[in-house]
Amino acid sequence: MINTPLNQKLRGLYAITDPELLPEETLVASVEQAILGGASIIQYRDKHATEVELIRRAESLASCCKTYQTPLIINDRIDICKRVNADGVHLGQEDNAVKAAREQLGSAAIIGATCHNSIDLAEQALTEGASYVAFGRFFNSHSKQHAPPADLSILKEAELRIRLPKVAIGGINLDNGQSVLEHGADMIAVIHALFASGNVSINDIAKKAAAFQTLFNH
Ligand SMILES: Cc1ncc(COP(=O)(O)OP(=O)(O)O)c(N)n1
Ligand SMILES: Cc1ncsc1CCOP(=O)(O)O
Ligand SMILES: [Mg+2]
Repeated sequence: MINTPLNQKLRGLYAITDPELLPEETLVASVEQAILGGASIIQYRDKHATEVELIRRAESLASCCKTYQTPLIINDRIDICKRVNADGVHLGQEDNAVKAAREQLGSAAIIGATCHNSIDLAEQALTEGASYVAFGRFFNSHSKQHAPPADLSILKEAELRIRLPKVAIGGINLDNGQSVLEHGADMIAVIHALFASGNVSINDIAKKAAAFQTLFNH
């Protein structure tokens, strides 16, 4: 396993941002609430921003996350990770992406890899130097409706075969989160159920994050 000092943080609620739910005006304050509620790790994921917006938003998040000593992961972009001195990247299934990221970011970086429903992909990610493997989507997802589906049993199989922390993603909420943990997930990655606009006040994000984090105490 990659020996990063942040390894002990690779457990708990993994909060992922979404530009539609969190426009730039509310982005940092919302993420701060997620952290105050207990989120263990943050991912900046933004598929629509311009280059200038990406850098500005990632820089603001990096500063916030540094204040709370909470790791910040940048989705898809090794270059932005380096530029804002974030803690790592999350990468999809591009050829040798994890290997390239490890070479460029060094041994202390947190590098996550999407493995859908596949132990083979997880084994490959491990070989290439990933810090964690992500499986899903396990349930219907508002945020990525056509992500390939996965079965919760993959988490138990991964527990036996892959010596890396396991992230579960896709439609996870406060009702199904416990079952995901019972199947062996170390982290649950959430967008909609944490940041969607059922939040009457911004403090609601902290309350929801705390409720997710409580699932890990059982
Ligand atoms: C923690 C986590 N798991 C999975 C994903 C999905 O990554 P990817 O397959 O590259 O898809 P996009 O997020 O880029 O649409 C993730 N971002 N984070
Ligand atoms: C990025 C991603 N990859 C698989 S599902 C998903 C979206 C997760 O968001 P939500 O928690 O809203 O389902
Ligand atoms: Mg991606």
